[in-house]
Amino acid sequence: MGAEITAEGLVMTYGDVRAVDGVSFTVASGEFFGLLGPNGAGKTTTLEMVEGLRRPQSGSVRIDDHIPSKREPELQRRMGVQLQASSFFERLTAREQLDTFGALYGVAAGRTDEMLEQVGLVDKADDRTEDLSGGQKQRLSIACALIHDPDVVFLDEPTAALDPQARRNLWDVLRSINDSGRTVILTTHYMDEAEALCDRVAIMDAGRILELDTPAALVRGLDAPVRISVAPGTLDADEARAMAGSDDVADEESGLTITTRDPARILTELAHRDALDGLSVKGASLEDVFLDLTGREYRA
Ligand SMILES: Nc1ncnc2c1ncn2[C@@H]1O[C@H](COP(=O)(O)OP(=O)(O)OP(=O)(O)O)[C@@H](O)[C@H]1O
Repeated sequence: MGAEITAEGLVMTYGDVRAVDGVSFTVASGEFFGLLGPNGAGKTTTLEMVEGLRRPQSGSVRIDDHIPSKREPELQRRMGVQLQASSFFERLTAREQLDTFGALYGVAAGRTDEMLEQVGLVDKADDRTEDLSGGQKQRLSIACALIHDPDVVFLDEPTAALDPQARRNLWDVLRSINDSGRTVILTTHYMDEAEALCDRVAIMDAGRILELDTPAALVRGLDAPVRISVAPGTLDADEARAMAGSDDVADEESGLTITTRDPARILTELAHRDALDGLSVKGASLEDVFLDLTGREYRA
């Protein structure tokens, strides 16, 4: 299971637009790897070059010892590519779609039931694809990508256009793909999704990788302050300002928020004063990392 991926110096230009401008990364076997960035960052174009759907204008890709753009059957069988919902066969039920994809790969018929189970579509097996909700269609497209039990799976914005609840529900399915040791590459413009799912994340903007690391290391590298909030009336604002380690205090209707680079000290002080009511602690997120790297707010 799994496959190792190396992308080196990938470039793709459309007219004057350098959609991908020298992108390099490696993905270890069994890793869940994310390409994260706003619209137009170059994620899809990068993914298509890695999948072998586009030949890089310069640079190279290897999946284990294969060059994906050569489309060797041996490698194709080991790759699962999530189709956009519009690429289903027309007028087939969910079960028939999976049977059809399964037949193309010569997999055993029982595999369809396994896949319906894995993506939570058993109840919808006999519904026509057109009648499925957006989230159900995404689940089906993921099941189709997994039908032949590939070693490496490519997911291009699998939760785009879903409401927040449906998105989170799909995360469990996405995690389960990686559980068995498959390599997964996902593109997303959702920061929280990359943070929740990926072992490592490449933050892309304007065709380049700005930073690449584990979500935790990216956030830690910021040395960003922590915001500690307590319920209204728990603590006097001047008292909070006087605390050693408090950089800033915001006194709002919803309570006091203390900004600090020394959270342990502030929390100890709060505990001494018996002022832990309604406590919440908020650290930096990948959104702060993007802001730090580009100087602009993240807008997907
Ligand atoms: N076939 C094409 N012809 C011309 N320009 C293209 C083509 N495909 C992509 N582009 C341009 O290349 C840039 C990168 O596009 P790409 O789709 O790779 O970005 P992305 O990060 O995947 O964005 P999104 O999240 O919107 O899909 C964009 O400026 C886009 O307009």
